[in-house]
Amino acid sequence: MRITLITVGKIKEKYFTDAIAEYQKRLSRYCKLEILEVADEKTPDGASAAIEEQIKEKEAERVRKVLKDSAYTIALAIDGKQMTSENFAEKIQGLGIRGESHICFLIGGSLGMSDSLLRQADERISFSKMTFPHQLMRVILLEQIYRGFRIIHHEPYHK
Ligand SMILES: C[S@@+](CC[C@H](N)C(=O)[O-])C[C@H]1O[C@@H](n2cnc3c(N)ncnc32)[C@H](O)[C@@H]1O
Repeated sequence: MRITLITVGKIKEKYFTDAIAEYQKRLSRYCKLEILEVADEKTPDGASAAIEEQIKEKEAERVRKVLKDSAYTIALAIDGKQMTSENFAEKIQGLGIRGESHICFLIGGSLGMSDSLLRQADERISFSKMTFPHQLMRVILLEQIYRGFRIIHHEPYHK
């Protein structure tokens, strides 16, 4: 299974970089993981909703440039579908069984993702109704993918 994360914006804090490196190492047993970062746009102070939409669309274009058509695309969105970790593991396993060998997760930047990119994704999943910063979201997603593979392989992992 190949898993790609496409994320808008860089990781700035070392404690996030360390956590990401740890999950990349742990996941190397289970999948071929790649993380592609695209640049975010600076949002001017007091930007209107229309300007913010333009910024999100610009960032979406950068995501599309690296997004492979053949990948099954899952956008992370607050208003997406919520699920348990067991459901998430079943989703990853189910996609593999039906021949989707490449799953691509999208994480938006500080303004979120453009509507057009959200519509383009095969599905949207939510990790709660709360808003997480994109850097932390990357760590949470990697932890849940790792947890998912532990569940799929019936391996113990702290509850
Ligand atoms: C700072 S958030 C963007 C907040 C923006 N106001 C919005 O509504 O999307 C950055 C990115 O993190 C991801 N994200 C943050 N919280 C999330 C959650 N609870 N569930 C799923 N994804 C989330 C989304 O991909 C989002 O585009």
